[in-house]
Parts: sequence; C-alpha cells; structure tokens
Amino acid sequence: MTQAAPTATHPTIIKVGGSAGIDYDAVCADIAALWKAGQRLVLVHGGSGETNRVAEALGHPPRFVTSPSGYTSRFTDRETLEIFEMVYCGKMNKGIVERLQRLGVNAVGLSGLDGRIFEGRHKDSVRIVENGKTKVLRGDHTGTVERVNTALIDLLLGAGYLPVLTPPASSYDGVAINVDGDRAAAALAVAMHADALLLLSNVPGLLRNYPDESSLITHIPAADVEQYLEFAQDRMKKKVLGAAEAVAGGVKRVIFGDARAGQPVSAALGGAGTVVS
Ligand SMILES: Nc1ncnc2c1ncn2[C@@H]1O[C@H](COP(=O)(O)OP(=O)(O)OP(=O)(O)O)[C@@H](O)[C@H]1O
Repeated sequence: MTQAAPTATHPTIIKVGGSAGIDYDAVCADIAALWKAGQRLVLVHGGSGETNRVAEALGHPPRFVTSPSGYTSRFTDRETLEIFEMVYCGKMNKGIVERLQRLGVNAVGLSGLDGRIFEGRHKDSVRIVENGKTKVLRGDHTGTVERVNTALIDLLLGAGYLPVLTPPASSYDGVAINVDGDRAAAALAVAMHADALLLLSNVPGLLRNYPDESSLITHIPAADVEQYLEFAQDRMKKKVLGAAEAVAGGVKRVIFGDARAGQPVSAALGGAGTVVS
C-alpha cells in the first residue's frame, strides 16, 4: 500500500535575538505548546549580548564598525569568529535545545555551516567610516545569506524534529562567515515559503522614538517598509531590512515582537508588536 505524501503546510519562522532581557524560558515554553498543537516551526537565534560579554572576558573585546550607508556590524576577524562560534553554536544553541528537550520537543540545533543550511559569499574586506573618514578593513569573516538548504530543513521537519538554527553561515568555499541573524531568518522564510516571520527581541517592536516604548509603530504596509528605516537606529536597521527582503520575497507577514515575557510567539502571531503586511 502506498502512503500519501505528508501535506507540508508552510512553516512559521521565528528569530529570537540575543540581546539582554530576552526570556528564553518563556519563548521555549510558548514554542513547545505551539509545536505540540501541530504548528510547523523553525527557530533561528542570535547571541550578540553574550558574545560581547565572553569576548571581553577572553581579552578580545568586540569591535563594531559602521558602513558608509550607516549599518553597524561586528568586525569578525578569525579570533572573533571562534568566540562567536563558542557562544552562538555552543552556549546559546545548546541552551535553547536543552530547554526544548526538557519540554518534550525533539529539537535539533545546527549552525548555518552544518549541511550548508545558510550559504553566501565571503566578504573579506569592509568599508567603514571612522572619525569621519572612510577606510577599508581586511580580514573580515562576514557575508550575506544568498542560498538556503531547504531540503535539509524539510528532512528534519518531515521526521518530526524542530530545527534550531544559528549563524555562522558557510561561504561557497566552505569557510565560516558571520551573517546577520535577522536577514538569515528572512532568507529562510522566503526559501521555505513561510507564512510568517517573527523577529523577536528586547523591545516591543519598531519604535518611532526609540527608546520611548509608548511610540510603538503597530502596522507597516508591506510596500512601504523601507521608508521605516529612518526610525531604526544601529542594529534595528538590519531587522527592517530583513523584513523588507522577506515581504519582497513573498512572506505575507513579518512581525517585530517582544521576547521579554509572557507568551512572546503567540502574542506576536496574534498581532502584538509591529506587523508588516
Ligand atoms: N527604532 C527602534 N525601535 C526599537 N529598537 C531599536 C530602534 N532603534 C534601535 N533599536 C535597538 O535595536 C535593538 C534590537 O536589535 P539587536 O540586533 O540588538 O537585537 P537582537 O535581535 O536581540 O540581537 P542578535 O543580534 O543577538 O540577534 C534593541 O535592543 C534597540 O536597542
């Protein structure tokens, strides 16, 4: 007797950040309840706050650089990349997988390097603005996700595992590269034809007057999302850019939500935060 192919519903992609104040217990409990209720989910996470702390402790403090177009990123020399991997692929990833396992969810933690889940071009040099001058820094291990191994994610989902993914990505030559987690999650959402992409962090959403939390922008029309870059400072810009890339790629809803308490995933799916649609 032949078995009918499982009807694959479009997954929801959840990216939870790594800034101070995020309640991973709350995020994981919410994810576990939704997963057990039959939602197809893929989790992507960050780890910037803890990486900064560990890098300081190891005597190799983080260096953030600003591009001529105003985007802030971590300059990632080889030593920084190794510290980044210790925290993102080690402490953060295994901490989340352990929480989900304790809640009865068979989670599998993988980096973008594993099975080339996230792939992109290695950018070895970066143009930066420092003290009003434009300079070129070499020895950078960064890039942008251009390709996603959806077959591996489908394989895991199809077998009942919840993928828990993290940067770094793999370059086309197999070199580990630091990529922005929000934009990686956006590329994943597009490639997986996700219904929704949730970008959860330690703010209620996109604020018109950061850090005034009462200035939450509740809705952004999908066609206008790039215009809202003007409200985002430093690292929030990447989230807005990721949202623009996701909706341009066919994702119907992107939500910037709060991961500090409560039921962060259900709340965001219910429309709390900033909804781009
Ligand atoms: N207009 C704004 N509205 C909301 N947050 C803003 C705004 N402008 C800047 N921010 C900053 O953006 C931060 C969120 O981005 P950040 O990349 O630090 O978070 P993350 O996703 O939790 O981290 P990670 O890089 O580890 O994934 C907020 O903590 C806030 O400080």
